[in-house]
Amino acid sequence: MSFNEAWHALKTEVRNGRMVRTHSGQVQPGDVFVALAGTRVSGSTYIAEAIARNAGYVVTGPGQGGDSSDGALLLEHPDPREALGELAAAHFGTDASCPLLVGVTGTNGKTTIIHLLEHLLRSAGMRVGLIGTIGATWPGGSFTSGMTTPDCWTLHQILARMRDDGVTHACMEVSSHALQQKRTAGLRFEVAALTNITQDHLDYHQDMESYYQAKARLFAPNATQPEGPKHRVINADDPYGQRLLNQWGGVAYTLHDGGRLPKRGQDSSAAIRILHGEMKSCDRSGLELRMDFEGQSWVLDSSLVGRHNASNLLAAQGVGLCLGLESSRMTALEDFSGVPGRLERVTNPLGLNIFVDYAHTPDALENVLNALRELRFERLIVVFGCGGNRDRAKRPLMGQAVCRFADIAVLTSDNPRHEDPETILNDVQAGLGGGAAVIREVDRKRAIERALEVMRPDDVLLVAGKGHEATQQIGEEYFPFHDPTVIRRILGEGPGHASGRVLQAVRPCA
Ligand SMILES: CC(=O)N[C@H]1[C@@H](OP(=O)(O)OP(=O)(O)OC[C@H]2O[C@@H](n3ccc(=O)[nH]c3=O)[C@H](O)[C@@H]2O)O[C@H](CO)[C@@H](O)[C@@H]1O[C@H](C)C(=O)N[C@@H](C)C(=O)N[C@H](CCC(=O)O)C(=O)O
Ligand SMILES: Nc1ncnc2c1ncn2[C@@H]1O[C@H](COP(=O)(O)OP(=O)(O)OP(=O)(O)O)[C@@H](O)[C@H]1O
Ligand SMILES: N[C@H](CCC[C@H](N)C(=O)O)C(=O)O
Ligand SMILES: [Mg+2]
Repeated sequence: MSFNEAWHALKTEVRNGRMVRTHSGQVQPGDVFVALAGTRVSGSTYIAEAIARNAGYVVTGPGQGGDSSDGALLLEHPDPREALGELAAAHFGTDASCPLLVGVTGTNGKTTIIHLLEHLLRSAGMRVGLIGTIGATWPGGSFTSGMTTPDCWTLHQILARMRDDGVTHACMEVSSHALQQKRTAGLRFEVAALTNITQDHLDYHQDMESYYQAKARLFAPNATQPEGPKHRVINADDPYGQRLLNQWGGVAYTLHDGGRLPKRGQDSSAAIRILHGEMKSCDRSGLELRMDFEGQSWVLDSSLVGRHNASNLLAAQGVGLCLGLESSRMTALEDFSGVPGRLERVTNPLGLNIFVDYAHTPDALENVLNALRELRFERLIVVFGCGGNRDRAKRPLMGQAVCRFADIAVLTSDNPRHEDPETILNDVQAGLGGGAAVIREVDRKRAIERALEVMRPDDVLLVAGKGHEATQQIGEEYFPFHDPTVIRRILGEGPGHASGRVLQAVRPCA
């Protein structure tokens, strides 16, 4: 039998219900084991174990099968990750029928944009599903994987459940890890969108160019979609976005004068269609945005604040336009009240100005701090830290961002994971310098208490980094920790607001 015949026969079996596993330990008799090259080990190391567990088939990369295929039919596929995508699509029928897919990638703003899209598309009568950092949800179901973009098999499984529940449009975050690992193999995107690319995840991607190349995969033709995504919506205010526009064209959204953008990409004949947004105003009640697109103009009043959210609103509208929405539909976004943990206001009986936000990159911190600065409170107090076992290089840059904009920086733990918390704080502190006073307190609850103790009525407090998260990971343990709940509890149970209390242990940056 030729490879093509064997592959076709295997796909038919998987379409008829045969199970596929990527972890040898989960293999049941008769299952297909797909051996993937990982970051720590190569799945091909476990072929013998899968066979010992009576796998029916093994799919691996070229030259990786060895002679260990006794009892199992071994197929050497040119790309096992693409193979997994094809098998998942066959098993769940997502190759034949799947909700229309919108994929959003970028360093910051993905979660915000898919929630904006859910609101916008639902108001236009579509049944919308979401897959992202806060989980997968759709009318009739939900799924928690703990990942922003679940693994390939799970992704197809979720989309099949959405389809069976009548979902017409699925909006998903596509992380750079997912693109590098081809978790979206076997899926076809109606729209691909880019928010921005700034420093994060260099522990995994090594450098910014590799990080960009991973994100760029969402916009390029691939084995499943040789023509590439049908529409591309790209932030033209981002230098990496401009590279993508030059290559592929698409809807270029911008908060600057769109007139400077070319009408066609330099490297291709693809047209660039400009969606221009102008921030008319932004204050504590929200922002006013005026849009221009191909001769039409419209205005939006949103309760969101900050230039970054103006950009997110533009991205969502760009996707909406690609999906055929009239510009008159966009005012539906005026009712959108925000995403949990993204500049979420923590209401409290004392009337203090407190926000929780998910900023965990230098650029996100700059954007959110700038947004709060523009709201003209008296002093800006920031509680923040950095996650452990993630990009170390971003830590001093996050310290720098906070020192540039904040009056008081309360440096604390985020999710230390398996690192020594004090070492992480040292890495961040190396970047602190400039105007802000610094409090260092490794215990996050205690750090929030310290911030509340020094806060005065006209100040604003930002608790950054964990947003919607409900736990704090220290070592192997996950402790319940939800910033808004912790803040409310402190204000409800503790000494509460110590207005005007003298700053203790606060020292200026060196
Ligand atoms: C760095 C990374 O993304 N790792 C993901 C990857 O694991 P890996 O490459 O390390 O796998 P590995 O341990 O080397 O194993 C390779 C292969 O051998 C198999 N194996 C392994 C051991 C064994 O006994 N038998 C066996 O068959 C494994 O099942 C695997 O298929 O594939 C695993 C299975 O899908 C994921 O669970 C895992 O995510 C880890 C847990 C993770 O923390 N990922 C984070 C960084 C992540 O992906 N985050 C992004 C969001 C980032 C953002 O904010 O933008 C996300 O999309 O969630
Ligand atoms: N367009 C944007 N540009 C820069 N920063 C942004 C933007 N939108 C949101 N942010 C900041 O980034 C934080 C995370 O936002 P959001 O959760 O929407 O991003 P994300 O891309 O989904 O992040 P993650 O990679 O963790 O899933 C926000 O809390 C805010 O501080
Ligand atoms: N999706 C992000 C989440 C970071 C959240 C932050 N609280 C941290 O733990 O670093 C990541 O995997 O980098
Ligand atoms: Mg997200």
